[in-house]
Amino acid sequence: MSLVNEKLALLNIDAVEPADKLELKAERLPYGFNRLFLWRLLRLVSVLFSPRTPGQVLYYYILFILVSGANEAAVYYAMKVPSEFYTLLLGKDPSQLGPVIGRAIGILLGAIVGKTLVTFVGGLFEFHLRDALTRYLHSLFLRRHVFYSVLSDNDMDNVDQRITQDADKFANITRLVFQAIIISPALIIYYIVETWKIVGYIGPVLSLAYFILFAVLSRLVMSPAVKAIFLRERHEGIFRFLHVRLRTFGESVAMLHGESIERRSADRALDALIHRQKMTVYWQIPVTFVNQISSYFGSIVTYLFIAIPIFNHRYDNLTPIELTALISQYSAMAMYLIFQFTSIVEQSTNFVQLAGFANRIGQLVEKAEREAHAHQSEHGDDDDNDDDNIKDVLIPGGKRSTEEHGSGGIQFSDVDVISPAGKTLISKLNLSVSLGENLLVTGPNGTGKTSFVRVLCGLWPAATGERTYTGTLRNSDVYLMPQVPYLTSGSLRAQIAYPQPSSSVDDARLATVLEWVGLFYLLGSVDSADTDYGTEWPRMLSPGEAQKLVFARLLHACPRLAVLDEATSAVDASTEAQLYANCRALGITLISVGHRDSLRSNHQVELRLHGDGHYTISALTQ
Ligand SMILES: Nc1ncnc2c1ncn2[C@@H]1O[C@H](COP(=O)(O)OP(=O)(O)OP(=O)(O)O)[C@@H](O)[C@H]1O
Repeated sequence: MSLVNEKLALLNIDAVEPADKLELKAERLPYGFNRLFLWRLLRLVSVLFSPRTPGQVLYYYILFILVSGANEAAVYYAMKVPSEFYTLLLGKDPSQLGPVIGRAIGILLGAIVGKTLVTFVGGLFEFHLRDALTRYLHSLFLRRHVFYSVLSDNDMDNVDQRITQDADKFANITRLVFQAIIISPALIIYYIVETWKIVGYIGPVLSLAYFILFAVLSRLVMSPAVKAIFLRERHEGIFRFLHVRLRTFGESVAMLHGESIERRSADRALDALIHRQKMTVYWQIPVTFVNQISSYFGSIVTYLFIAIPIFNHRYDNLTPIELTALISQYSAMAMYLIFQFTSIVEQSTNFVQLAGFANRIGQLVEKAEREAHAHQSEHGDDDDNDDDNIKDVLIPGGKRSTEEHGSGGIQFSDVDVISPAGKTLISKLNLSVSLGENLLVTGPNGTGKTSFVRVLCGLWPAATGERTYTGTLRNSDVYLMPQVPYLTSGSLRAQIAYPQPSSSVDDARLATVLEWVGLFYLLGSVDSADTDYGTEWPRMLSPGEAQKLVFARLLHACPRLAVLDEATSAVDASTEAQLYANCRALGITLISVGHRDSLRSNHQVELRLHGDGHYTISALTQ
């Protein structure tokens, strides 16, 4: 079972909760255009725009405002150019042609440069925003005690998509919104003052009321659209994963002739995605409708606003010519004011998208922070310093004598191992693993061997009881080798050095550990030990070779205690014997999970799991 689960976890496909149940849960999530969204947006903005955030988003934002302001001024003068030609032609004075053309060229060039700069600085702003946001998410997510818990959370779909695609779209839409309304607040204040001067408070107050009315209407119609976007992105992630899985398991699917059934499930996932996409299109209808009412009616309501004081005889003392001038002056100003307001309302389509992405990213941020706090309040900071821990594990070239095992080990006292689905796998486990004494964990499939390893290394909490390190052994002395060999992206040297940088393994060390596991020939098959093969490694090696390569990594790390979860299941018997002999020679104490009889001679104690919580512990005769 554990292999399946590892793979499911890898693919982010839930092993326990049925998909329909998850879908229902997602439907009920409160992800609309609401306080939660505003809170999440505010948090993201306060982190990203902080002057302490690397990437200096704030400075690019300020530059963006300045360039947009200058561009707005250039546009203002560019709009006046036609009227200058109009005056020139009416004046019939050819001597003015040259100066007018010269001025026009200067102004228009200014406007062109302004617009180009706005686009350029906007691009820089977007790029820095994405950079800062993604790094922030990396710093929250790729942490010990957070990473695995977040990935294992059933409510947290497609974490990878949130960090890659959603963060990118968030940055892009923020830029679009800013570009459209970045200096609107300043212009709004300016035109409020101007209209106030002409018709008193009534003009700006009514314009403001008009804006508020449409802002409220927009908010009402936006909420369902935000949720639709949230759900669409979720299905987008599921659909993409399905294709990633096909790529990963392409060979297995082809060998099993699974193309048609895969096509059916891919089509089903596409159906669900298209349905969600359709819903987002439908929900855009009221949003766009409200937008359009706001823009079209905006142009005529200005006349209605000025009608109020006129009909109330406030301007009865003005001559018709003065009144015409006042109406034309006011309507130009008021129209521009309403235009500024409506351009904010018009951004509602973008706001909808922004809210969808902010909710998805915010949910991830909250989950990661919750996990970090939960761990910290439970354990303090004791074993959190990852780098220190890793350094402790690595003793390159080290060979430990029996005395150097030191005293200590791992003690399980009344530990219950219970699966997330609530199944008791091991009940009241009392076991002491001492350094220098190898333990073999056996039992039929699904009885909880890998689950025992998870509790041992702290990925799962012990439901009851306590797992403690005794003597001089510490958490950082324990090295885990999972059932599925993890081949990192990069060079051959990077494979051995992982999770340390490649530079920590010199050529001699690399050759030695490869020799130990019988993979010396790999040095001849790669261009060089430092050639970056990206993520091609699983394709370049057979499963047995992959297991040997990660074993070489273990031998290089040379920990005091290693836990091997069926780590030699794909290698032949004589290689397995050689790998265990290497561990013995280096003084590495082993806890192995395995089914093969040949393993017994390498261990002194056996923990046998029988299922339903039962177990036996016995000494192994050599
Ligand atoms: N994430 C999980 N959520 C729910 N149940 C789980 C989870 N992981 C494991 N289980 C259940 O716990 C039980 C034990 O799984 P585990 O992987 O520990 O078995 P195992 O003994 O290692 O099996 P195998 O010999 O096949 O590797 C299985 O019934 C499995 O369904």
